[in-house]
Amino acid sequence: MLAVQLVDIEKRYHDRDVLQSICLHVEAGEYMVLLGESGCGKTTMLRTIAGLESADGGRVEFGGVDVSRIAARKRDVSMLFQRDALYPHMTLRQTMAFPMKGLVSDSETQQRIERAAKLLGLDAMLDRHPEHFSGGELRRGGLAKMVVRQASIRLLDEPLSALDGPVRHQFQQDLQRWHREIPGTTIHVTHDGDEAMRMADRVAVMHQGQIVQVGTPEEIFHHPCCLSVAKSIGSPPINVLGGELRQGELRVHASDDPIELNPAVGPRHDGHVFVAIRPEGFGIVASSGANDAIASTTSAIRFSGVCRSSLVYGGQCHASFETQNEILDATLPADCGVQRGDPVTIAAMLADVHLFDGEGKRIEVAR
Ligand SMILES: Nc1ncnc2c1ncn2[C@@H]1O[C@H](COP(=O)(O)OP(=O)(O)OP(=O)(O)O)[C@@H](O)[C@H]1O
Repeated sequence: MLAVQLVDIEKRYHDRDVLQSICLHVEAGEYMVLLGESGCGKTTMLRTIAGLESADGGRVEFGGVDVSRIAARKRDVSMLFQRDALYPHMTLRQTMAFPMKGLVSDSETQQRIERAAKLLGLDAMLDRHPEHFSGGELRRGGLAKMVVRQASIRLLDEPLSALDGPVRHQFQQDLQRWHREIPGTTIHVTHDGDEAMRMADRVAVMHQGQIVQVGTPEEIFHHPCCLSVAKSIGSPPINVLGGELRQGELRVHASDDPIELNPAVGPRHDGHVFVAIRPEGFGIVASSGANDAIASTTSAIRFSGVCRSSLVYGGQCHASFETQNEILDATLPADCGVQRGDPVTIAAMLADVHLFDGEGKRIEVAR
């Protein structure tokens, strides 16, 4: 297995900076997910690692060796493309064998094909043409083609896109099993924050051609370094409200009362702020109030409003509340009893609130 190191990678298309000073270290054997909005440069980065694009600056290292000038076919890399296709005139076995010609013996190729097909549940499909495959089987066939290569570094470009429901879930499990059973360094590209959270050892979040944060899914979820990262992960998405910070006092738009922050948040941050609260960060303030943990503390931000929808599934109540022209999503205990039309006060403890300055950079608050 090989580590992948990107050092100050720059890429321009027609004078437009598509990748800017990209530095990333992917450990040998790690499953790294590159997460970012459409057009932020994810595919360009994968293609640069594969050697299908050459960078305008910086270098790519595999296992500490600079491979920037090594041709794609000579790099120890395989790539699953976004719209990878099986050859229509070949059986799956022939398609899998095709890129292996001259690399290993025919018997070794057949052994690898059998193993990959078994791993991905495609044994029965090996001698069929792709016209007989379902959408999920086509995707697994594309992966099988890649598995046979047994490259040290595996690049997956939006592998789960265009798959829905159980087929998507099944393919996600196939990918996890493959990464476990045939070890290698895997880099998986997606724009789907949930997918990143479920699959990654670590996530690298990209925004407009730059890597803005790298961390475990937990770090990214609980400690986003900026507003764009906070918004990129979580379902339902994080609630974002405007606010004002003055001399340590925080006023949040649509909330009931201002709250005092720790004095450590000084005038340096005075001005407009963004206040972000995950749906899981809210609790209900009981109407009796006094005995409720959230109601009894001063470091909670409260919002009084009306429940606009509530639905219990997956062991939780997914509700939305309207308060002073803002809609807030909250994920509450299944037995909270909140019904559509109920007047309710919800609150978030300061520990569950993320603050960002006017440019979207995180403001640390002592909690
Ligand atoms: N060969 C090319 N020539 C010119 N511009 C390109 C080329 N390839 C990509 N781009 C541009 O570079 C930017 C980044 O593209 P890229 O495909 O890397 O983004 P992405 O994050 O993978 O997007 P998506 O999630 O939509 O696939 C886009 O604005 C795209 O239009």
